Amino acid sequence: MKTEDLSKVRIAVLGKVNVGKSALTVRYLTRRFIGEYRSNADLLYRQTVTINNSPLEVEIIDVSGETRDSFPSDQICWADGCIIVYSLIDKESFDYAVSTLQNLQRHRAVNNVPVMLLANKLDLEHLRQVRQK
Ligand SMILES: Nc1nc2c(ncn2[C@@H]2O[C@H](COP(=O)(O)OP(=O)(O)OP(=O)(O)O)[C@@H](O)[C@H]2O)c(=O)[nH]1
Repeated sequence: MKTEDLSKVRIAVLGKVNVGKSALTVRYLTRRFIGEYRSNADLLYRQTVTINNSPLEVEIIDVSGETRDSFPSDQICWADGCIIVYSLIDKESFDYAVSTLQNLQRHRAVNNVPVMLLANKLDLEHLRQVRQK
């Protein structure tokens, strides 16, 4: 988190198309799973939560996987933290997540943000393509 602005936290959600970035984001914000979303543009969500009796504004950018043909540097510079999502039924999405993580690590020299790797679609375990070690 940027120390000069403790009342706001900005999170970028990254990952290959169709891994469930929008579903996860909306589920976090509304506690509901909604099946289909527009996916050809980055979407910005904003919500105020209470942490330790203080309000905290959470901004989440859901970075579109569909229109992305280059590394989303602007979104990463903007963010205080990144979540890289892959789908456990899509091996390519895991490879994409690894390459995003590597790009991020290069980027972190100028922007030292915390990063979380998140496996989605756990309910589809029977279709798993990404093996557990
Ligand atoms: N079974 C299952 N389906 C999911 C889950 N999360 C998302 N989906 C489905 O996966 C598809 C893609 O979900 P989105 O949230 O649109 O994926 P996205 O990563 O935002 O896709 P882009 O915006 O196109 O990059 C939709 O049909 C969702 O209903 C999950 O946990 N389990």
